Amino acid sequence: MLRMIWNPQRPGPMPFHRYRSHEDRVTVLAPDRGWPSARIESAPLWVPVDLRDGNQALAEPMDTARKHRFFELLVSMGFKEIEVGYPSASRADFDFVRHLVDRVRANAVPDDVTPVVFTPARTDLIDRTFASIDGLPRAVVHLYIPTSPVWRDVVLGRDRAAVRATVTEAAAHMARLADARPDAHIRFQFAPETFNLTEPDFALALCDGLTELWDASPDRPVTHNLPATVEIATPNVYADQIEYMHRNLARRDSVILSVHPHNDRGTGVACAELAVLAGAQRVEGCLFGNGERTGNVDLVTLALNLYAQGVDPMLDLSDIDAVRETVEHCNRLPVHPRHPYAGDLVHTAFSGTHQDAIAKGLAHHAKQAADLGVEPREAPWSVPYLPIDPADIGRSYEAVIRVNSQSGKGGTAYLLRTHHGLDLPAGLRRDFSRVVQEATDDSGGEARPDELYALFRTAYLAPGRPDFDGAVSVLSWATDTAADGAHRCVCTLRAGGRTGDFEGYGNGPLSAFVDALSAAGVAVDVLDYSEHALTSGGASEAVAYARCRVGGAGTAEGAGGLEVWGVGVDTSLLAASVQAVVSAVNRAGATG
Ligand SMILES: CC(=O)SCCNC(=O)CCNC(=O)[C@H](O)C(C)(C)COP(=O)(O)OP(=O)(O)OC[C@H]1O[C@@H](n2cnc3c(N)ncnc32)[C@H](O)[C@@H]1OP(=O)(O)O
Ligand SMILES: CC(C)C(=O)C(=O)O
Ligand SMILES: [Mg+2]
Repeated sequence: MLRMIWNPQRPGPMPFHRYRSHEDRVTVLAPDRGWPSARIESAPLWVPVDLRDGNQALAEPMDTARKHRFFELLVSMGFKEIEVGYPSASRADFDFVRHLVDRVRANAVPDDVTPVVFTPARTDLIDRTFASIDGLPRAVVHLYIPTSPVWRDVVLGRDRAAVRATVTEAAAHMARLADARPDAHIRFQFAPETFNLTEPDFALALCDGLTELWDASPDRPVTHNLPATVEIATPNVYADQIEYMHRNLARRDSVILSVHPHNDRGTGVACAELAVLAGAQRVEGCLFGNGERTGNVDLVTLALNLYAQGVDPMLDLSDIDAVRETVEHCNRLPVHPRHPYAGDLVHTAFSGTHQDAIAKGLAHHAKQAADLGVEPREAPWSVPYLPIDPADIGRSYEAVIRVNSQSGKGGTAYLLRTHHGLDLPAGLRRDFSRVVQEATDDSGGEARPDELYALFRTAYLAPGRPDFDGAVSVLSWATDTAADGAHRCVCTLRAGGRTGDFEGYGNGPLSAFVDALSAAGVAVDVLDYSEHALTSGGASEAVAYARCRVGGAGTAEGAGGLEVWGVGVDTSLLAASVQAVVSAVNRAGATG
């Protein structure tokens, strides 16, 4: 490790000496590892264990109604192997498996979906497990026993030979019970619980022993499920452990190598991904990462991580909020707002430069789609800060940008455009951004699109209205064209406390109005002007934006005035432009 001479940190007060590194706890055999240069090109078999491992982590386990709803969701998403319970643990779990048997008999479960049931290595509990699946035409029975030194010594009180004997006896019992049901297609699965803390030779010997005992074949493969029951090391260590098994398991073509990562170090997803690189073919986990302690690995994140790499996850996550709603209902646990892909806030940017990049990215995406002649939903995705298109998982763009005091002009302009059809010119974006900044600094909170529009209306639209109590009010006006093509404007104005009729001429109606203002003693120079139809709100309205120099206009240097933006909205474009100029005048507070 590099000596960090720049690091000013000092020894901390916590008793870290009580803990041991993983190197001191488990041997890892990894000569010539291949996983670092492997690629994931297809989805592994995903096996949700929400109804077993997820369920055993709930204060209130799911009842049959909740399990039923969860199971239906998993089937609809495309899962083909689903762990449905620990039938010997409780009546609720046993009853749900019986409920499932009835559903299968009623042809309400697709033929290609296989339930998995979980059992410890105890013959009485194995009997109960088999009783639960009586009548199922296909099932996987999943046997587990802890295998690592601490669990052997402290929990089971058995040495390696005794653990092996217990497993062998349990597995043989399972084989006998399965043989007694020739009509059912029953496969076997084995999990050396705490595999990641187990000596590699012992884990391998146990798995190979069961492959042999169950006489696994390519037609009837055995699943060896290698859990990181409690995470203890960086994900590369788990990858090494999995690759060792992948390379050394006997009858490899008759073994489905499965992994079951938990998330104690917060690296469950990384462990699963590296394990797949290392040879795992099957991944067990839970939706949104429910499960004991910090949870099982999150299958939704894993699947969408693949999706974001252009690999079909072979699951339907196109309505992620519906999936989340069901899972939250069944687990009675909320999904965090920052949860990858699915949280409420994960597609939202509050910060200015991110908003700017996203707004530009979305515009670029729309243009690219148009150039390619495809729907935006079909065009390649490369919008900054958004790893996937929120629309792909059923999200709208509504929440992509939200404004607070850390936002900038890009985000504000984006919201005014998408929600109110106002496409502000660049200079006005900067100008309005200052208004918004002041308001959000004062409130300390968020400004929603309607609140932004209210700020905009107060700042720019109201000062141009006839009823505005400002420096200038336009009581009436009309324009016409003279024979020589010049435009004339006749208006009644109240300016500087006096009301009078004024006339002005120009090469267009707006310049004629500006001339009439000048006749009333209000000096205005229109420096920038643009207009567009409003694309939302009043369908036939138009908006006019005017950057004006108010006061001091018309001097040789054009100096001395104030540069101010004004905006007008009206069904008549000319009326909108008149309002924009009056707005600028009133915002400047000038009367000559
Ligand atoms: C990592 C995992 O997720 S493993 C799954 C954990 N899930 C659960 O435990 C939920 C369901 N469990 C239960 O309902 C109960 O624990 C039961 C029904 C399985 C057993 O209940 P009990 O007989 O009351 O045993 P209890 O739970 O107190 O203790 C577990 C006993 O099983 C032993 N044991 C633990 N795991 C296994 C196993 N896989 N196979 C065989 N025995 C085991 C323990 O050593 C302990 O034995 P002891 O009583 O001789 O000390
Ligand atoms: C697969 C089983 C034994 C399990 O849930 C675990 O080890 O975490
Ligand atoms: Mg587990």
